[in-house]
Amino acid sequence: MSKFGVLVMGPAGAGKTTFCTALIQHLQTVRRSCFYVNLDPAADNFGYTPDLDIRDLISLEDVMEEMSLGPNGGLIFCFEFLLQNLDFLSTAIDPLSEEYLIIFDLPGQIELYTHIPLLPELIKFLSRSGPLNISLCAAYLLEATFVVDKAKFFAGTLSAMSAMIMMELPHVNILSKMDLVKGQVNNTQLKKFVNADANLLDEEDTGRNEVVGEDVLDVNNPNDVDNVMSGGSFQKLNRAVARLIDDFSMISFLRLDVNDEDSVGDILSYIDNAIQYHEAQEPREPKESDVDNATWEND
Ligand SMILES: Nc1nc2c(ncn2[C@@H]2O[C@H](COP(=O)(O)OP(=O)(O)OP(=O)(O)O)[C@@H](O)[C@H]2O)c(=O)[nH]1
Repeated sequence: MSKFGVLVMGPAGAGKTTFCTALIQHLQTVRRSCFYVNLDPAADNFGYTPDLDIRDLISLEDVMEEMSLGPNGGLIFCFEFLLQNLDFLSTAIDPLSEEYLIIFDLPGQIELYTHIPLLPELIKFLSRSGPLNISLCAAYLLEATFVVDKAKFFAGTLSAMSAMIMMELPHVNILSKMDLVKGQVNNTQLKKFVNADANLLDEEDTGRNEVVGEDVLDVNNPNDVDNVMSGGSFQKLNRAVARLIDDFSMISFLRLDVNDEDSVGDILSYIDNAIQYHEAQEPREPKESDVDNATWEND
């Protein structure tokens, strides 16, 4: 029997915990069971008390004090400790039935998603190929205010892509805090961001992101590299990055407004699809009245 879960991830302050709260609220409204796991050893503000909390295993504050580590080193130590004590997770998660959606609220340190192999190791343990056999997807949040600055947006998109490659999980990318850009960006403009259109960088509305011509950065051409390094042609670098995103054609974003129940419901249906939640639920036993009606209709 498989279990179902979503890893909520993204940069610091992207709105992960707020999204978890909205998701739990929505699941309660539609009468679905969920199990909320906090994996951020530094977190202290929750809309719902976590059912399982890494801080009951290890706290970042204690680690920083006892090991004389900074917040990032401390976080890595906490994750290494979790990986040495995985029964902390399995004891709580093993008994859950397949009706539950297990929500993992992750820390915001971007290094965890981009180049430290700790999360992939945790995923191996949690996922279908591991002992906990959870059908998992990642929900990667990026703040919608990034769309106001294209360079920031593409940098964020690259971090989402890097996480996708590193995690090797079905991914649902989400533009969070949509309420903050309402009125600033119109729907047509927004659509280009939602599908991460590389041509955005062709639009000459800011000096910073301006792209001239069809030149493509050739990293094997010393003149091109010199040009970029000397600051003469950031345009070429921008375009190379944008093309890379386009070539993968796997980044698109869903829009999240936590105050709008439909928006949260839409995102839940994408998550359900990614983890194939509904396919695994027991078909409802037909009631006697259903059978009676069917016979009557056939007559
Ligand atoms: N306006 C607005 N603010 C939001 C929204 N979501 C989160 N915030 C605010 O953004 C800040 C960070 O939100 P969190 O949910 O704590 O973000 P997080 O990604 O869990 O943060 P870390 O765990 O510290 O990385 C808080 O002040 C929230 O109130 C949103 O949809 N709209």
